[in-house]
Amino acid sequence: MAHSLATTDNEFEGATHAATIGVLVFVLRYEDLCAGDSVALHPLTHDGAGFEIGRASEVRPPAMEGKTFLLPDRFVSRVHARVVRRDGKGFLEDAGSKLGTFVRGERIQGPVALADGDVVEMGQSLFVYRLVDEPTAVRMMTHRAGFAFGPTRTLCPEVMRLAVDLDRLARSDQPILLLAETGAGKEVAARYVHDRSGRAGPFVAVDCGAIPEHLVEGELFGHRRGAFSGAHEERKGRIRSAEGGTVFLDEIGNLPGTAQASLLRAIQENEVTPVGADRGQKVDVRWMAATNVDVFSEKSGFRADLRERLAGYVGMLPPLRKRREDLGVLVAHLLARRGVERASITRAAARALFLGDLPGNVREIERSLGSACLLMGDGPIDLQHLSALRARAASEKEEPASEPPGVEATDEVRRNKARPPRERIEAALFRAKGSQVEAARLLGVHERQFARWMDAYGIPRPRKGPSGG
Ligand SMILES: Nc1ncnc2c1ncn2[C@@H]1O[C@H](COP(=O)(O)OP(=O)(O)OP(=O)(O)O)[C@@H](O)[C@H]1O
Repeated sequence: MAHSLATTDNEFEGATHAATIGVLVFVLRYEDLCAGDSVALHPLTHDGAGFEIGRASEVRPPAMEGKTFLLPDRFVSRVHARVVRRDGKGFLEDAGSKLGTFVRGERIQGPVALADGDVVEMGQSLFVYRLVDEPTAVRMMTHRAGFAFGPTRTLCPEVMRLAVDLDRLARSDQPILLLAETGAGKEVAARYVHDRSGRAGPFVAVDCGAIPEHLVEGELFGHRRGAFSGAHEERKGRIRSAEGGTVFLDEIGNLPGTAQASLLRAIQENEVTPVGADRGQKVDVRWMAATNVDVFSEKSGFRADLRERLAGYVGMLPPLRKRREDLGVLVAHLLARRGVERASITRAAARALFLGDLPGNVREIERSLGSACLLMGDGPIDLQHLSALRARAASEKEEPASEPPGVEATDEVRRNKARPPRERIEAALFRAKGSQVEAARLLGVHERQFARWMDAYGIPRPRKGPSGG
C-alpha cells in the first residue's frame, strides 16, 4: 500500500476504501499559539511504517528529518516517542522521555493502540491521530500543512472532502444546504462557495432565526410602499439585494411555517413577491442555506418540499470537537485577526480550552481567545483568563457528573489520602478541563489535599478565581 500513495488528488476517485491508514497530525505548541505550523506527519500505510518524535536542537519550524519529526519544544526529550504500525494498527510508545507521553489525558506506560480522534500530548505540544482511507491519506500528504478553506486551511479529512465538493459545485447553480452546529463555520463555508462561484453580485447572509416572525416576509421579500402601516418607503428585501450573487439563509430550520411556504415558491420560480405587491419579480440568485436543526426529521416541523429544494447538495461541517486537528491553524488565524503576534498558554488552560466539548465550536474559541488576549498581559493565557469556560464548568458542577474510567476515587485514595500516581492526577485535571476543584471532586478528596499532591509533583497550579479551578 505504501507504494500506491501517489501525490495526485484524483487517483482513487470513485473507489471505496476502508479507513485504515493512521495519520498523526501535529496541531500546536502551547508556547507559540501564533505559529500556525500544524502539519500532517507520515501516514502509517503498512506494517512497519513509523517514525520518532523528538526535540529539535535549534529553534526552527517543526519538520520531519529522515525518520524523526523534530519539534522546537524544550519540554520534549531528544527522542521522546515512537509511532509505528503493527497488525494494521497504529501504536504510540514513549521512548523513555523525561516528562512522559499522554494519550486521552493519561500518561502511557507501554505501547498504546491509537484510535481515530485520539489527542496526544508530549511536552507542550498537541497532536491528533486520525484514521483515514487511502485517497484521503493521499490528499493529506499533498496538503501536509492543510488544504485551503476559507480564510485559513484545514487538516481535517472531512472538511477537506467538503471543500473539494464545494469547489466542484461552486460554479453551478445547485442549491447547497450545510448542516453544522452553531459556530462551526457555516457562513465561512457559504462564503467559500460564493467566492468561487464567479457571481458578480453580493453575498447576502440572512439569519432566519433572528428575525421576529411577523417581520420575516418583509425582511426576505421586501415590501411595497404603504403595504402596511409604517411602510413609508418601498423596500427591496434581502433576496433581491443579493441579485446576481448568493443568498445565504442561515438557521433556516428556525424559519416560521408561513415564510417557508413563500420561500418555497421563491426558490421554485426564482421569483419573489414583495409584501403588498400583486405580481412577483424575477431574481437571479444562488440559494444556500444552513441549519443546526435536524430538518430531515419530521419532528423539526420543517417542510419536506422546501428541504428537497434546498438540498441540491447537503454538506456536513463537523463540530470542532471532532476536528481538533484544525485547532492550530484556527487559533493562529483568530489571533492574527486580532493583531496578536505572540501568545502562549499554560497546559491547564490549553486542556480546558482545546480539549473540552467545545459546544460553541470555532466561535467559542474565538470569544475565549478574544477576552484572554486582553487579560493575559505579558504572561501566558491561564485558566483565570478563560472566564466563559470557568462559568460553564461552575454550572456543570451543579449537575451530577458521571465518573470517568480510571479517574474515579478509589477507596484507598479516599480512606488513606494516599498520593495517587502523577498520571492519575493529571488525568483528573484533564477530565475536569483544568478545574482543580472539579478534579479534586473526581478523586473524592478535598481541594487542599489535591493542591498538595499537585505541588508534590510540581504540576503548575492555576491561580485562583471564582470557580476555584
Ligand atoms: N474555517 C475557518 N477559518 C477561519 N475562521 C473560521 C473558520 N470557521 C469559523 N471561523 C470563524 O468562527 C466564527 C464563527 O463562524 P461562522 O459565523 O461561519 O459560524 P456559523 O456556523 O455560521 O455560526 P452560527 O451558527 O452562529 O451562524 C467566525 O468569526 C468565523 O470567522
